[in-house]
Amino acid sequence: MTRHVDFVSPQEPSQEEAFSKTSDFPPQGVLIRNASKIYGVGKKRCAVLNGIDMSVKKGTIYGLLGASGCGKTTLLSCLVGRRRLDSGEILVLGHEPGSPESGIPGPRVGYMPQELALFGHFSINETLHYFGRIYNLKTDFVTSQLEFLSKLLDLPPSHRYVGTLSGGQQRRVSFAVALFHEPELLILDEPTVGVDPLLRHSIWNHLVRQSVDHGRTVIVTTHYIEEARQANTIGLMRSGRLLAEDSPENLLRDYNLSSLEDVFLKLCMADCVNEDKAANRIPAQQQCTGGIDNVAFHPSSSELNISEKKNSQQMELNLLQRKTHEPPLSLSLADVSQTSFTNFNGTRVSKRSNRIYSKSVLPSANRLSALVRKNGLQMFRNIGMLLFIFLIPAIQVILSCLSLGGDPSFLRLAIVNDELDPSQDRICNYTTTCTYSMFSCRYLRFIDNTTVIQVPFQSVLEALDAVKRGKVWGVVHFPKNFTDELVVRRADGKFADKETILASRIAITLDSSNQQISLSLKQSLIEAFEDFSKDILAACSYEPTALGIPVTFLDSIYGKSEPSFVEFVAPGILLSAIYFIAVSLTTAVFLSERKAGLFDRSIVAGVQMSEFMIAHVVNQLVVLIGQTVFVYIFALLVFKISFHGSLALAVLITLLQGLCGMSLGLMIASLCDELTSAIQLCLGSVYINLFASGILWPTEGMSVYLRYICYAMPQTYALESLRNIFGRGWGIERPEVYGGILISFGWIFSLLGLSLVIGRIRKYAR
Ligand SMILES: Nc1ncnc2c1ncn2[C@@H]1O[C@H](COP(=O)(O)OP(=O)(O)OP(=O)(O)O)[C@@H](O)[C@H]1O
Repeated sequence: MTRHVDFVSPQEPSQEEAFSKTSDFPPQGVLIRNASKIYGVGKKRCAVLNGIDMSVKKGTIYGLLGASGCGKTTLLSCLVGRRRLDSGEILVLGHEPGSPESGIPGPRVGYMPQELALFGHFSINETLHYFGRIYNLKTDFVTSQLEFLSKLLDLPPSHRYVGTLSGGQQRRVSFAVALFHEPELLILDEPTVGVDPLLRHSIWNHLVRQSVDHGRTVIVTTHYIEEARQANTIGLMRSGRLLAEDSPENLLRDYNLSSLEDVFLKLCMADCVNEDKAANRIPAQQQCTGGIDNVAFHPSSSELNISEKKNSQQMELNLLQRKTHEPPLSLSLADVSQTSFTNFNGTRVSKRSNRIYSKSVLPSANRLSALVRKNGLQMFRNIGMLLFIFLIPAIQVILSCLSLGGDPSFLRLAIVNDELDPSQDRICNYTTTCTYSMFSCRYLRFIDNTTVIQVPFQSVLEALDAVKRGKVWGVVHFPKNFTDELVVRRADGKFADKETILASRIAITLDSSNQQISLSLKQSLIEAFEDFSKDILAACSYEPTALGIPVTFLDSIYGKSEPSFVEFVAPGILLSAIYFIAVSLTTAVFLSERKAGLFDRSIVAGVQMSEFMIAHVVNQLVVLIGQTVFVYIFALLVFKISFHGSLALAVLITLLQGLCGMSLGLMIASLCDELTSAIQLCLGSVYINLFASGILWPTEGMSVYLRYICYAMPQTYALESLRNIFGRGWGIERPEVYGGILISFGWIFSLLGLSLVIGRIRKYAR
């Protein structure tokens, strides 16, 4: 069945067109010369590839065999342009991977990574259509390929979600993703793991057909050594080196053995001996490849028995014969691409390629739409989660409006009133007329009984003890002749003596361990005395305010005459809630996709980092708009937070801060490899922001030095702008408002730029 790749858009070069650009070159698949790769820095540096030479002819299958940890995956990731060699050269389909002419990453290559690298929330159908859009393939073509591969690979029904499939089924879907766009080069990292022998057989048959009938080049790693007999060439790898590279038949003949496993074992044993000898001469370079270096594969030279020695002699003879009669399997790099590597000339020149290719800067519409649809699908698939994400900032605003700024109530206060007569059962009587008696009881009547619960005590000592035991918040004590002494004090005016002053005072002792409670009690007790004074003065026909302090607060220019804390804190909570959700959501999405290998797979398929970012911004904007709508509905309509300015301006600042949080999330995701370190960075940034941006307390109340840090935070100016819009109704013409908008833009572009730079540096440092 001949299948043709069908492309949709005339703007993008078709696969055939793209491929035809390389038709001037001689047929070649992959060429690697003297490839070396080192992981880690300083003392942790270890070599994973040690001067590998490898040749893969176009239209052939190359089986890369080697024990776990010998560097196969590292080599493949260099081939697809996801990692960079430290020295040496690679040509894939005639070009360096990553170069604009190579088409790699892109549709020329089908890559099946070792990890699953599929979206668990996607059905098989959606998965293939996602990659189909990235490759700009027609829907019909993707559908027909899906039908064909479903039969070939015995895939479950295409509506099944990938996350619900068995491990083997998931591997087969992953294999289908690598195959379905019929790429020129297939790079498959252990495609047959977890697949039953029958299916393994049909997979290999398919690979053979792909190479023979369609001239496709296949590089496949496998742990099942014997299945690699169907490959045209086998590369046996150990400790970052290629021990042998030949056709399976030649290997079996040259080593005079009946199975490839035996050949591999033999080569490893010989290599161990050579290594031991070499180690005695030169100190070995630190090696991070593991694999066959275990005891089972590490024989002493005595274990190489006589028959093996005979075999070795025979093997050397065979090799010698072949070398003299057969043409060399490998092409030299000069043969392959003289335009690309004129400096090579067939000699073993090892140099690190420092070229960083600039790809097309313009994002592609089909890839962007694929990414936006993918993000949307992920978002809407889990409606519960979507609602939670939309509502979580609103929930934070609701909780803060309900929990912050309220006056403390029902505070127990001990009342010790020595004015009461024990012979009359200490009954607190008072009059409302102009009578100077029992002022203590008359005063107590004015204490707000929502704030204070009065608890009578017989003695000061008992009451103080209750304070110490935490039973009451304080003690209010009236001396024995409180009313008389107060009358004398008022009459004496400035001539009142100290004893009179002491005997006429209401002595209050508070538990001031809680600032807000003791402030409320003080305010309540002072207000009660003002009301009590006015009451007596009015009863005696005097001007009620005559005895008040001569300080009067007139109407406020902005805000209420009695501002509440929640009005101050609401804009900050609103901004920070949206900002923090954007930080954590972005970090989580990007890191989890990267950890699952989805990111790499999409990049190898041709998606650019900037396209990931743009698509995420689009989806994040949808989320932000939803969150902002809910947040403002609750803040303004339900909790009636005072708002005097332009709603459009406030919404703009809120959205910008959401994008700012998203940009920080991107930066954290590009900095961290592990979710735990990303979470720590997110939380750290959340707390620093919360305390140093003036969200919870005015910046004017901070220490002078902290203020410098405060104004270097991404939220501080935006928050000032929002407060000015909320409380003062200022508009865009004021620098205090537009300053916050401009600074938010500055932060967004700086953080996005930094993320791109960090991502690029880390990619090339990998
Ligand atoms: N990013 C990294 N940093 C440091 N060491 C790494 C990194 N990636 C891989 N390694 C190490 O490099 C060595 C080769 O790893 P690689 O994944 O290439 O092996 P492999 O042959 O593909 O193994 P397997 O068959 O088990 O997949 C291993 O020892 C591994 O621990």
